[in-house]
Amino acid sequence: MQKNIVVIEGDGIGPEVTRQAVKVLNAVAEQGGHEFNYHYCLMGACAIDKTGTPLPDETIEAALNSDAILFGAIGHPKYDNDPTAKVRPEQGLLKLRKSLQLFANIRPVTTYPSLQHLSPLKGKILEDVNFIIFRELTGGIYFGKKELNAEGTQASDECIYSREEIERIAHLAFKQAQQRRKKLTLVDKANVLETSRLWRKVVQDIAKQYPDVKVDFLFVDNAAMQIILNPKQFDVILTENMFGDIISDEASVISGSLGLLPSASIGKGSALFEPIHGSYPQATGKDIANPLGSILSAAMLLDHFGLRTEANKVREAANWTLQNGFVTKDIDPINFYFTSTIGELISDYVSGKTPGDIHRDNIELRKSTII
Ligand SMILES: NC(=O)C1=CN([C@@H]2O[C@H](COP(=O)(O)OP(=O)(O)OC[C@H]3O[C@@H](n4cnc5c(N)ncnc54)[C@H](O)[C@@H]3O)[C@@H](O)[C@H]2O)C=CC1
Ligand SMILES: CC(C)CC(=O)C(=O)O
Ligand SMILES: [Mg+2]
Repeated sequence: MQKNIVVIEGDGIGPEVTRQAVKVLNAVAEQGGHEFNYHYCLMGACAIDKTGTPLPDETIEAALNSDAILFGAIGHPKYDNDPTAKVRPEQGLLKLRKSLQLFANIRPVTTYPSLQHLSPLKGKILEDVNFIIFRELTGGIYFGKKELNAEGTQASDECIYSREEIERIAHLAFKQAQQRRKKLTLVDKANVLETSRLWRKVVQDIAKQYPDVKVDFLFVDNAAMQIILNPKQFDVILTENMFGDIISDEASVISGSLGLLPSASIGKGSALFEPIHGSYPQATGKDIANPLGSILSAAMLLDHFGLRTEANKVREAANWTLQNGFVTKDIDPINFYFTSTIGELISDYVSGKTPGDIHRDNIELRKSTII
């Protein structure tokens, strides 16, 4: 198989985690005789520095013509700490999502037996958690009209949703639920927001076409608690853009780290794959960020290419590192391994080097206890 992949490393830890995902994709390609061609493009603060814009036209063009996009993260403190900045890295990401019509962001959440000690409830009830968040990605408050009055004393962000925007992601979520445990939970704030009441109405209408799927409705404030307290109740969560953004970061806590969660953004054209975390500026260049969110996003990219066995091999390798204590600093702040070491271990595993072939002594040399 020959595929053209646009790689957008972005800012902060984006480059270092994305490089691990590319290592793993290279191992998959080598094993299977595939040819993955990478085209590196700019977006975010690094793009502003080099071109004056967070999303150069060349990046949009390359992304539109690619088979898939692998993305790291964008964002830099110099913009986060300047609320008056007119040009911002995040504008690039939002524009890319809109340009590619990536209306559905799919964020699977799982727990790992070896990381139970990190879970907030530290108990049996967090075993076997496995749900998927379908977050609407190109509408809602992030894309509404933004205004600041002349005096700088009043601001507004408009939140708009159309029936069509809700329907297209709802159908995807219902279809996914049919292939899983047949339960869909709409997370909204329909007791207060008109947009949420439209979401409820549309989902109730669409539910008639999926009679085998049980539908639940949950207010987002309650959902935020339930995700921690009783996450096993969820199968597919469907929600709007901002609520999905927030509850998915929250859900990462029950997995063990924000660095673990991958995502796929799909729509009408090329699909994009990215970890759910941001550019984690404090860790930039230290080789300590968890690359699993990025590597597992690459696994979702392989699924998208129809390479399901290979994708599962990558997931098996990621599980193997966690089970054997090959973890980054977010998981074990004392005995941890570097980002690049985890990437090597996983690509070695995918290349057919069984755990027995990997000499722990060599790995120990690359371990750090001093950062
Ligand atoms: N998709 C994207 O590109 C996103 C970009 N951002 C941007 O990222 C910048 C930083 O935002 P924050 O709110 O600090 O969010 P963040 O996701 O970058 O980091 C929040 C915290 O999560 C942990 N974390 C995140 N990724 C990790 C990883 N791979 N390994 C280990 N720990 C990890 C760290 O404790 C970190 O302090 C901002 O400029 C923000 O706008 C934020 C979210 C998503
Ligand atoms: C620019 C933000 C909306 C990025 C983010 O937090 C996300 O997509 O999860
Ligand atoms: Mg987010």
